[in-house]
Amino acid sequence: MPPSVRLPERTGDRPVNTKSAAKRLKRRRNVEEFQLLETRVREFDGKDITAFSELPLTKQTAAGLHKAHFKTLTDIQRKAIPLALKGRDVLGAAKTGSGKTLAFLIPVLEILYRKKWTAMDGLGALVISPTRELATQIFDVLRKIGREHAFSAGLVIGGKKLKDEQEALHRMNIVVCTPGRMLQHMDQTAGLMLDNVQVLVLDEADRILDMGFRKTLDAIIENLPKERQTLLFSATQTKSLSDLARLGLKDAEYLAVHEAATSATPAGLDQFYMITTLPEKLNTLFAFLRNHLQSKMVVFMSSCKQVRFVYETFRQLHIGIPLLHLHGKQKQSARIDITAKFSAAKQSCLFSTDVVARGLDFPAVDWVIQLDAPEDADTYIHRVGRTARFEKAGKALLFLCPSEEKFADGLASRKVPINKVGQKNSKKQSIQNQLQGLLFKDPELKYLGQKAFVSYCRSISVQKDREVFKLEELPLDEYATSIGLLGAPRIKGLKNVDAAKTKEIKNAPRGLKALEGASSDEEGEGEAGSRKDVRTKYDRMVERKNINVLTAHYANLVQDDGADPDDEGDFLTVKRSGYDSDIPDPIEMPSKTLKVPGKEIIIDSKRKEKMLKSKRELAKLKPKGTRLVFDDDGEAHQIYELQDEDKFREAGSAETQRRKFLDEEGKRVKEADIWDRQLAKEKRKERRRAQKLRAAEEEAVIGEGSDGDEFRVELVPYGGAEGDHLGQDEDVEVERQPKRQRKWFEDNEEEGEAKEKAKKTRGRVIEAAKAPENLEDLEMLASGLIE
Ligand SMILES: Nc1ncnc2c1ncn2[C@@H]1O[C@H](COP(=O)(O)OP(=O)(O)OP(=O)(O)O)[C@@H](O)[C@H]1O
Repeated sequence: MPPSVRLPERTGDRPVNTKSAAKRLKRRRNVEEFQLLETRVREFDGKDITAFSELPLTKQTAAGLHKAHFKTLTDIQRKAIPLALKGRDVLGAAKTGSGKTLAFLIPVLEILYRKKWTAMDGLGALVISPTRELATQIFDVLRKIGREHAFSAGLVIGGKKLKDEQEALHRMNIVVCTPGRMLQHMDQTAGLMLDNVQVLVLDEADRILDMGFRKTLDAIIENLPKERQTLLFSATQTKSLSDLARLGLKDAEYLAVHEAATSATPAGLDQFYMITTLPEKLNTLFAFLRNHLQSKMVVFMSSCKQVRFVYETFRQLHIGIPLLHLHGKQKQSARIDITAKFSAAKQSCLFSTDVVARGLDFPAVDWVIQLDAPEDADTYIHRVGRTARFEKAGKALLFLCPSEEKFADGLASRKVPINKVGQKNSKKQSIQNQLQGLLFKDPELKYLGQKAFVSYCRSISVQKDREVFKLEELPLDEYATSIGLLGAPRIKGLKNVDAAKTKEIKNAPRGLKALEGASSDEEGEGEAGSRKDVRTKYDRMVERKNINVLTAHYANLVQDDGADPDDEGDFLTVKRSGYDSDIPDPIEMPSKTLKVPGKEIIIDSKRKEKMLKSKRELAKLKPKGTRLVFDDDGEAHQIYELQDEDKFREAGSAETQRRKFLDEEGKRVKEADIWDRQLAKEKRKERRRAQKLRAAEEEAVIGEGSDGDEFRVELVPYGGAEGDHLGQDEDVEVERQPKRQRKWFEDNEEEGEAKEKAKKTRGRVIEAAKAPENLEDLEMLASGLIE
């Protein structure tokens, strides 16, 4: 008799035990790791360290830094990171290009990790940057050093559909954003919770705290929890107590690592200024570019219009160096594209507004040229900081009009070492005739020139420093001639220019700007409101866009009064003036009229005539019916009816009634808002509770088998302009394609064997799993029968 062998009752027992034991061990190790990290941070004195490896960091951050080739700490990193790791609020000030980004990103990752942040805890860190480009750059650095972590992170900067961002926002642990877009989400994204934010970072803090972003930032801060850590960084740090109080900073550590340095700018930076009359500026710039064809440079100007004008004209003058231009009015995809192109270029010239003045880390920029003087020394320091970054060398040249020379004195008092230089006579050349030729040939360009002229004058008139910027001392007629115009466009509305208000409007979220524009029109404020409404024959004539090329341009001049929707304000406008007499008057076309009930339509083009032959088009022109509402007595009323005058007067003055109405509506909206937020909060909390419960249940099912990785989620890469750059949580189920129903003639793998048997027996009876539905099915049935 063979020896009996006793088999285990449950064959799967052994592997399950081993697995759960391994998981238990891993979990225990994780707990120990956390405790060890906490102890290391607590005991760390931060003295005399030089390498990242000496910091008490998680192995994930250490690995991320290693892979990104960051080994040695910079001064600001050495001072700020240890303090931030210990939970202190930090105000970090260090020169441009000295590595401030890592000084706040490393603590962000570490703080959340040590707090065992999970996907279910929601938004844990908010990093605010003043521009989209800078936010994108910060996000890229975060991706690099955070690649071993598993937080979900996202970029919230606008330029793509709000809805896409809204969906992803709920899953993000770290958000890098611009203030305007964040505020928009706070208003429009239901259930967005900021009450759990642990760390708030303001990069370029002084800029975000200044007048331009004041209201937006205050609104964001109002929604953040009081108990949080705040990190502020800038090359020109604010020390204003009121600013710090606004942020609720308590006992913050002020770190100014280069305060004792002899210069406020990087050591490798050579700085020069040149006195150039306003009409000579473009000539000098042109000559400079011609002499530096092998360089990479950024040229700063004070407005989008100037950037566009100089770019468009210089492009046609074929300088011999690739030209690029960047300003805030471009589409987001174009901005990303240009930033990437300039970063990759070896030789290139980027014309730009201050949108790239702060924080941007373009590699190997040789020159920073400031064609228009910056508003103050701080902006100067940030602009020149685009070169000579991280211990590299660079040069900067500032153009000053004779009346602006005092600006250089101001720089000296801010510890900016700058030397005066002149232009060699042999290098001088004039491009005035070429510009005139270009503008003569191209009315669009001429129009752009006029707008650029106006924007420049406006930018000077809104400067705070009246000692330096004096519009009245500038030779505006000569300047206009020098840029190719036949005379200076007449400008009106220079009085009552409020620089702070302009800045505020300029930085307001786009949606808000549109609203403000609309309201000022409605209320008839400013020049736009007082424009005459009576349309003359000539007005109608120039509105006809298809007469000739010039008409659109001509219409722009008259209709817009220079108030381009892109303009930040409408207090300076181009008016038609005598110098425009070179524009030929549009020729009037013989026109017919068509009468439809209640209207007379002028048919002034063939297109219109053809169009009006269509019944559908005609129907559109006919008056629509009036909508009425009926009261309880069955009386018909217009939707909006004027109140009886006596009753209206009884209720008080128009202004009092307006205020009362606004107050009441304001209250109602606020109440509704609070209620909405509360509801959304409740829902979100409920969802989180349910998620946590589910997670706990799952854990219970696998017993001790948790692998200790419960706070791992994905750090999501940024996919570029249109790509989905926002968080995609691993927990979110991928929508699966519904399984296609098997056709009656298709083999089922499981049934394969049975089928094989049936084939063998071939009883000549074919059973259809399902009746044939279409021709294809019938054909297959037929071919099966033939077989
Ligand atoms: N520890 C480091 N080791 C090597 N390179 C570093 C280190 N820290 C930062 N850098 C590099 O230095 C450059 C400048 O860093 P960063 O953009 O953070 O400067 P910044 O101080 O924020 O400048 P800005 O004031 O203009 O915003 C970047 O290219 C960055 O990769």
